Amino acid sequence: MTTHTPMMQQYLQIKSQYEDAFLFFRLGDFYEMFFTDATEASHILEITLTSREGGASGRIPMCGVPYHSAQGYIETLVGKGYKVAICEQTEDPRNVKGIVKREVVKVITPGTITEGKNIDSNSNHFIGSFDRISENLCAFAYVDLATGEGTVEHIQGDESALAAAVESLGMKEAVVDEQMQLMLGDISHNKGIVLSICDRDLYKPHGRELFEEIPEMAAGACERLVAYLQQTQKTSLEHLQPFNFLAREAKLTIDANSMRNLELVQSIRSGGKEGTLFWLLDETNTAMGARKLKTWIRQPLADRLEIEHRLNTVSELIDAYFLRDDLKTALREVYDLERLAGRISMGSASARDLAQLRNSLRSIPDVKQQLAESGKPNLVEFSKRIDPCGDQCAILETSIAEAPPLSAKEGGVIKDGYNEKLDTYRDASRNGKLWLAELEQKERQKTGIKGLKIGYNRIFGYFIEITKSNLHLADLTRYERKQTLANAERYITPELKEKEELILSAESESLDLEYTLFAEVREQMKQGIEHIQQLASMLSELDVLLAFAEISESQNYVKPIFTEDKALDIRNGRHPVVEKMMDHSLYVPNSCKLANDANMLLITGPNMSGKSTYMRQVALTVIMAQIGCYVPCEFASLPITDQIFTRIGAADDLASGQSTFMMEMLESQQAIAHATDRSLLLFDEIGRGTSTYDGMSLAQAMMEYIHDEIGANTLFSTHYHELTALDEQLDRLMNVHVAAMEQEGKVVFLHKVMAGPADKSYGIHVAELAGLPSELLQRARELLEGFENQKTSEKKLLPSSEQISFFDLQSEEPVAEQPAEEIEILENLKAIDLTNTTPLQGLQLLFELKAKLK
Ligand SMILES: Nc1ncnc2c1ncn2[C@@H]1O[C@H](COP(=O)(O)OP(=O)(O)OP(=O)(O)O)[C@@H](O)[C@H]1O
Repeated sequence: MTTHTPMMQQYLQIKSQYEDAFLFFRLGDFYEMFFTDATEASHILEITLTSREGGASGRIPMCGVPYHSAQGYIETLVGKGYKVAICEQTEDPRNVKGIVKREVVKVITPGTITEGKNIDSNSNHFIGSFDRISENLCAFAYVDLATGEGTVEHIQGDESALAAAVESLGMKEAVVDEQMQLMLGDISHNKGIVLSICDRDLYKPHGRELFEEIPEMAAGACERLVAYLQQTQKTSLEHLQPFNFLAREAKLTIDANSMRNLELVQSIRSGGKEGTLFWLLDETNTAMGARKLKTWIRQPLADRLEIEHRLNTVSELIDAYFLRDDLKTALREVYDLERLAGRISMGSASARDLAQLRNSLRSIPDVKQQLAESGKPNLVEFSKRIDPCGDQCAILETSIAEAPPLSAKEGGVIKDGYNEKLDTYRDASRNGKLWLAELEQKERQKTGIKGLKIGYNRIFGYFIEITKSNLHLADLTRYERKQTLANAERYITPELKEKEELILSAESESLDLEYTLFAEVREQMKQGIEHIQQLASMLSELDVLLAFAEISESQNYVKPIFTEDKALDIRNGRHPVVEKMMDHSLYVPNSCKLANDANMLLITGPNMSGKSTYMRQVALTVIMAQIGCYVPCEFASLPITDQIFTRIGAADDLASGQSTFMMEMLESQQAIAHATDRSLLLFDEIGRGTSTYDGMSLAQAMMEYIHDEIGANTLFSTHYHELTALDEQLDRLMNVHVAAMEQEGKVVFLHKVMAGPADKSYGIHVAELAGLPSELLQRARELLEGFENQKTSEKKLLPSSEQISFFDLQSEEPVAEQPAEEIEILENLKAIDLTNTTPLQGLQLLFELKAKLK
């Protein structure tokens, strides 16, 4: 058996508890890694791999990073989906004989990293966890460790529903049990989501009540998640806020696919923000506001009173132009209080953070007062709910310097007059420095050397420096030589030595005391963290409402009203994002009217005419209204929608064939399984991913099902012209089309939605617009003609009784009679007596029959 050196034994013992992480093992000024950690990390981080004597086992692979620049390396590893366990020396090596004690103080994981190059503070970074409740039901909890916000909801469905939930929040890590890890293994692999295992029983009761507001069934996921955070962070998590239970009934539910299809927060093409609803509405002034806006977009309200309350507040803000301007200016002075509360709680807030907290708090009384004096009922009420955290602000005002340095250990953090003892030390040090300046003056006079100076360095302390050319002027017997430089000598005197001790000890005492005082102030802030978080929540809400007012006014949006039934009436509506991205005046507004007895639209029209844009604009209008924003149209009367489901093919997924069709069917399944008559369904070209007949049949069957069984408000677009006849069969279905015109053989898109079905397909014209070669287009026209003829004859041949029903609807034309020559040939064949026919006669007959056919 090999024996390792004692230090390697310590390393191996610690490493055995953190098998799934790179162990950064502190050795002096470095974090070292050993064995496979070292070989892998040297590769990933592109750092040199060396080795170290490890005892009987020989040389051990090793690599390391300086502790002061470790952050960048940690971010790289974590950004690539790894975990890093930070193992520090927990004793001062100077006081220890033998091996110094070491402990892992924190594990940084993809879901718990809160700072650094991969973190955009305008977005939440959630870590999630699952707990199975029953076969098809899971509790899903998620927390943003930086801000402490926690949410839990129930998710119904198989692993793909869970994966979609994780993906829609852009999560990098989810905490599960072993069984779920197996179940979600593939998905996590494909989507780059790290699955970490943690047992919910490891949860240790937390200082703050976290689970009061949530149903018992949901607690498992929360406990598992908090347990994991406790295990990895190993620090106070005072800033974790009580979990908020997301009850389906209280919100407009938009499933993950629809969120993606509608490009609410992420663009399908670029994956970025531009071109999304979030991008359009993000006129916020703070990062907290931007995050809240995203949350609101993900979870629009479904309670009419709540929605109207928000809308009324927006109206009040629209009417108060000057107030709005002042509030925006004030908010721009407010630092990210939520993330700051997180840093205070986890003990990583710097002196500068506390100064920024104070500066932020300074502007709150003014905000509160302005709202109170606005004379607008909702704003006045809002003002009453703002607690400006005056106590915290007062403490910070007296304690923290106006512009402290980043590191609290450098001094200059605490204000004069805050602590008597600190003032005494500071006086001693300041007086000492005055004394030094006087000494310098005196020595210059005595020696007549103008260039004589008193300097300081860390090794030799204070000294008197005289250049070599001036040495002959000084009485060197008074000095003791300390250091020789190329062109100068440095000396000390007993008097200087004595003062140096006084000054340095006062300085070091003062630095120590300052740090203690700073830590005390930080602790005091921690005690009041809930108040800071509440204030942050109020300010971010105000920020979003201001953004709504701003955008509603500048883009000419209108305040929607709501109906109790399903009727929807949007007059001259616009797609707000498409409109913003193009010249406003070119956008063609379109109305949409659904009534209780006419709430399904079948939209036809050429490619590129604007069918998808029209469908999306209706959904976006509904969403905007339910988050409390004005809407892009001239008038809107809307139902309160409970869920939105979409099946909208993205340009990129058309190419991927079969799996795309499966995706299409899965999305349709989601809609059909969960939609109610208060939902909004958008089905764009269902069935496009499979053969024509398959596709058409499915499309029709779905429309019938939605019509008969669900009753949801539905917009359905199709290329299958045959489906337009369905309005005769389905009472609540209406045909509309997006108009286009042919002008000099070219298609002109009017983008105007009109009653009735479209009458022509313009696909080839669109291809022409795209610049395809003219021979190719000519060939396509010929083929189209051929197919159209073929389609007519196929129709004639299919027996109407057995046909899929859209042919029933189309089959008014009589089935054609058999041609006369065929009948004659058949008669001739019947008449032949084969037993009395020679082979030559037979051949002759065949020739004759064939000739008749021609
Ligand atoms: N109302 C409108 N006013 C002005 N331009 C519009 C309007 N609607 C759509 N467009 C423009 O037409 C383009 C095509 O629209 P859209 O993608 O909605 O067409 P489509 O009919 O769904 O096409 P396809 O059938 O090929 O999917 C849009 O990118 C937009 O630039």
